[in-house]
Order: sequence, then C-alpha cells, then structure tokens
Amino acid sequence: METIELADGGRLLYEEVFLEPELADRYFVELRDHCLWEQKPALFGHMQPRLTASYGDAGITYRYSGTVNVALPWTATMLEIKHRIEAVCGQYNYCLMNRYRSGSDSMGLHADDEPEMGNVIGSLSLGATRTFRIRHNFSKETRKFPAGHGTLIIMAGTMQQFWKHDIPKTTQAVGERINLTFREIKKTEIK
Ligand SMILES: O=C(O)CCC(=O)C(=O)O
Ligand SMILES: [Fe+2]
Repeated sequence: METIELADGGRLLYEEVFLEPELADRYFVELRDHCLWEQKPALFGHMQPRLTASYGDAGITYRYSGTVNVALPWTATMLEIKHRIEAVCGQYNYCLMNRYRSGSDSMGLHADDEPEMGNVIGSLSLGATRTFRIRHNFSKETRKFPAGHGTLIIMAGTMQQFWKHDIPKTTQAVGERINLTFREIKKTEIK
C-alpha cells in the first residue's frame, strides 16, 4: 500500500493490485449479476450517467445531490469485501456502488463532504481500468491514478475538504467497471 500525502492534509492510500485477479473476477461477476442496480435521476431532468446500488447497516440512508439512497442489507460478498478493506483502514457502515457500463458513463468532479460522512472512504475497483482523477480546490493541482481490476484507493485526512475527484468519460473502447465506495455515515437525529 502506497501512502500519498497531499496538499492541505489530504491523504490517499493506493494499491493497484489489492485483490488477486481471480478473486476480483469472482467479485465482479457476483456483484454485476446479483446487486440491485438502478439508474437514478440527476439534476435538471437528466439521468445519472451510470448505474448505482446501495448496501449497508439497517437504517442507513445516504442523501447527496438530491438523491436518496436507502441501504439494502449487506450480502455475504459485500461483507467479505468490507472486512478486507477494514483490515487495511477504516470502519464502514455503508457502501455506494457505481457501475460504469462503458466509456461514456462517468462521475463528475465532486467531494464526498456531507456533514454526516466520515472522512475515511475505501474505494475498490473491479473490471475495466478507468482513470481516478483528483484536483485541488484552489491550486487546481491534478493527479491521476489508474483504477483497475482489484485496485484499492482509500481517501482520508482532509481530502474531501480540499480536493475533488472524478471518473472522466473516455472515448477509448472500455468494458464495464464496478466501483464500491465504503463509507461511514453517522446517524443523524430524525427531525
Ligand atoms: O467510481 C469511482 O471510482 C468513484 C466513485 C465516487 O467517487 C463516489 O461514489 O463518490
Ligand atoms: Fe466520490
């Protein structure tokens, strides 16, 4: 695991081959075929350019950019993956999954900086290699990391406060990619 210290206290842990390919294959097929994938509406009448699914502890709901994501109960595979990542760093009660069907699916530049969100986010990639890009909010310093089949990226420190990240579209012919972001959503008072 490589630790990359970023400007203003951001920290990124990176391991390109965290899972051996055979295990990554098994997880990819299992998650692709058995998770409840849906395409959710985005802003201005558009749809999100990817599919998502949401798993976690009972009672966890994650809201961002106008979407409401009620966690389905963890599956055995999801728990197995969660424990592998927790053995490296973090404690998680929720996982947002994104499925990029082709190079025209993407994730826009954003930070996962909701007040109820823990600062450690564990991100596992499966399937086609895409570029995970980060950009500093003020200096605009940009760095790119290949997120391939079995790559683990952990975002920590103040990364969500000072940096944004995205998965740009690509015109290259790429297959499907699944990404799992494990998070800690702190329970808030019900108003
Ligand atoms: O697909 C990825 O690697 C990034 C996903 C992401 O940033 C998110 O779900 O917030
Ligand atoms: Fe994110």
